[in-house]
Amino acid sequence: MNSPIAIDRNEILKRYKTIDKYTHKGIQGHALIIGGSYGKVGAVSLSAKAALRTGCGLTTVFVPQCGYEILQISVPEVMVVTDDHEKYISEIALNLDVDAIGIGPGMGQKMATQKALHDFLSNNSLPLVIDADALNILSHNPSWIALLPPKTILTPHYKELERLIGKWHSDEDKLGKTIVFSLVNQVVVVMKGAPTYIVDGQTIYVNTTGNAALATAGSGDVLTGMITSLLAQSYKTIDAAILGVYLHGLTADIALPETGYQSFIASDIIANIGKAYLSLKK
Ligand SMILES: NC(=O)C1=CN([C@@H]2O[C@H](COP(=O)(O)OP(=O)(O)OC[C@H]3O[C@@H](n4cnc5c(N)ncnc54)[C@H](OP(=O)(O)O)[C@@H]3O)[C@@H](O)[C@H]2O)[C@@H](O)CC1
Ligand SMILES: Nc1ncnc2c1ncn2[C@@H]1O[C@H](COP(=O)(O)OP(=O)(O)O)[C@@H](O)[C@H]1O
Ligand SMILES: [Mg+2]
Repeated sequence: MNSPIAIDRNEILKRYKTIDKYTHKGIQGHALIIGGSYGKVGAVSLSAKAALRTGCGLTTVFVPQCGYEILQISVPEVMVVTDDHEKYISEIALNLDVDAIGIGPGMGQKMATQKALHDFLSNNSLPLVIDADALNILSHNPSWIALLPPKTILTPHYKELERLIGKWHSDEDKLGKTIVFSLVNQVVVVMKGAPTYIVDGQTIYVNTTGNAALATAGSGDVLTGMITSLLAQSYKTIDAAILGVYLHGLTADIALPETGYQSFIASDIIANIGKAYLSLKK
């Protein structure tokens, strides 16, 4: 097993792209976030706000009808498309020109939602980030993993990872099983935790930013929006995963002196993305 490559400032500066003076929102990329269900629309709101703050030009969300007003009011910059169903996603029908899609936050695992995910994956070839309930649905239906486009990014926390790859008996075993999973399925796995590892086949990266303030509801939903935004901005898959994870952690390092560990919430990640980007220029 290769030893992990540290994701530090040097690795980031090799990958980070500055913004062209003459760019416009059409060039900056269009991210789509699919998710939400009754009581968990906030996950999509966080993801979508994070996508915008990470720099894509346009963001659309696809949510059940109960998410319509919530999203229009909580994130007016976002465009909203709704499912036919009131409380959960039942059919992902969209005709949109987007550059990358993040799917899963707050989505739930109703049978109709599972079928909707299957049909969506059967027809999709755009770059994808799979998180939360979309991961759990894949764990229930492992044959559907073959429907993912090569280089799809999966962002499981350890419980979600265990559902995907089964139990491990040591940290080395966990990494070994994840490498095999990444190779067999041609996917990039962001193993969220403290620290977060990114597994791209035999190549393993370990993040150097972040702290325990991130142990708060919605911080993974924010990460999904950030990585989807970077993919929409035409970052290569592995660069989007690396830069997203690094910036996400950096927000917590920047905010910590003001918030302390306890009062930091997922919205503070979003509020500090700007400072995280600016710190790359110093
Ligand atoms: N505002 C909203 O709308 C929000 C909506 N959300 C949405 O809710 C849905 C369910 O997502 P979820 O992750 O809470 O549930 P689930 O996968 O069962 O994991 C729970 C169990 O897994 C473990 N565990 C968790 N994290 C771990 C870690 N880092 N490292 C290790 N273990 C970890 C832990 O298990 P334990 O350690 O207690 O055995 C815990 O009990 C999903 O759609 C999500 O997007 C949330 O994002 C919150 C904000
Ligand atoms: N103690 C910690 N140190 C560093 N990062 C952490 C810690 N706890 C959680 N995180 C990060 O916070 C995020 C949590 O994601 P997740 O569990 O999916 O949250 P949610 O589903 O509530 O949005 C991951 O990026 C994880 O790496
Ligand atoms: Mg999560």
